[in-house]
Amino acid sequence: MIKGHQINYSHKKFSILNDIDVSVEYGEFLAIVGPNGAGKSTLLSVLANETSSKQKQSVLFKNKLFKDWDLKDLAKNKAKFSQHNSNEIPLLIKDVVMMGRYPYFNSTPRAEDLEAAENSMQETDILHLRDREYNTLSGGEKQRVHLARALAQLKNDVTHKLLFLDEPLNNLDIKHQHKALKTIKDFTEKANTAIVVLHDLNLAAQFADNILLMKNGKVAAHGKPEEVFNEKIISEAYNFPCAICANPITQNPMIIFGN
Ligand SMILES: Nc1ncnc2c1ncn2[C@@H]1O[C@H](COP(=O)(O)OP(=O)(O)OP(=O)(O)O)[C@@H](O)[C@H]1O
Repeated sequence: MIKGHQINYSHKKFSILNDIDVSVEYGEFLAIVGPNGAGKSTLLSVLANETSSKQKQSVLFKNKLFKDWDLKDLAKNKAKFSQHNSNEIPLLIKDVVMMGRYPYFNSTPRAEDLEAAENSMQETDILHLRDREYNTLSGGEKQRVHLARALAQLKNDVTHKLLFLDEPLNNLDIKHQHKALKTIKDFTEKANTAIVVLHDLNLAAQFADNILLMKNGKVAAHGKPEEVFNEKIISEAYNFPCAICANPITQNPMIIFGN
């Protein structure tokens, strides 16, 4: 679905990403994890083709370079949820979510746009907030609005869609963290792909098919959760001690830090 070969990215003379190879398949949920400053958000932006034009990389999305895509068509195939969203948007929630449908209509939303926005608000549990002003929401509620906007953008008949999410769980309470990850998992189970930057390794182990662990702008490990989440790899990557056991309920790796 998406392939990047030997991705390098720098800011001025500071090298941020070094020789990264990534290949993500249809139906895959890939979690990108790693310590602060490892390059996770930068890699996501490079893969999503959202970096400065001078350093565009040869990333293939559905076997085609981004520059060869029609922009409207691309917007129906991939969406990105960013870590930094505006705190102040003078609009109602339903109008912010409707922004995700801009690639689909000219001046007035059609019935299917209203339905897509409504379904996304339902999935993110913000339907009851639809007529509130965005600026009055709490941090976690705002986060869910932007998640709904990204989900609304990809409600269409296209097969094999790609969703990028940069730390979508920030500010979310436990229930909404799980609900968001379940929604993303359901999305990938319909042959779509999600590439998600996560800090919570246990949630990554529970939901992701594969883990890409980054450190200092490089790939430190890549594989299934049970391959990447071992004590040596994780304690070295985070420079912090940890123990790993099997989650007694799911049997996924369970990482306990600080012992
Ligand atoms: N525009 C920029 N100018 C200078 N340095 C930058 C710029 N963008 C990113 N960096 C640096 O590149 C490194 C990687 O940043 P990035 O945001 O990709 O890390 P991250 O792994 O997502 O971190 P975090 O977990 O803290 O969000 C960091 O050291 C950051 O300071």
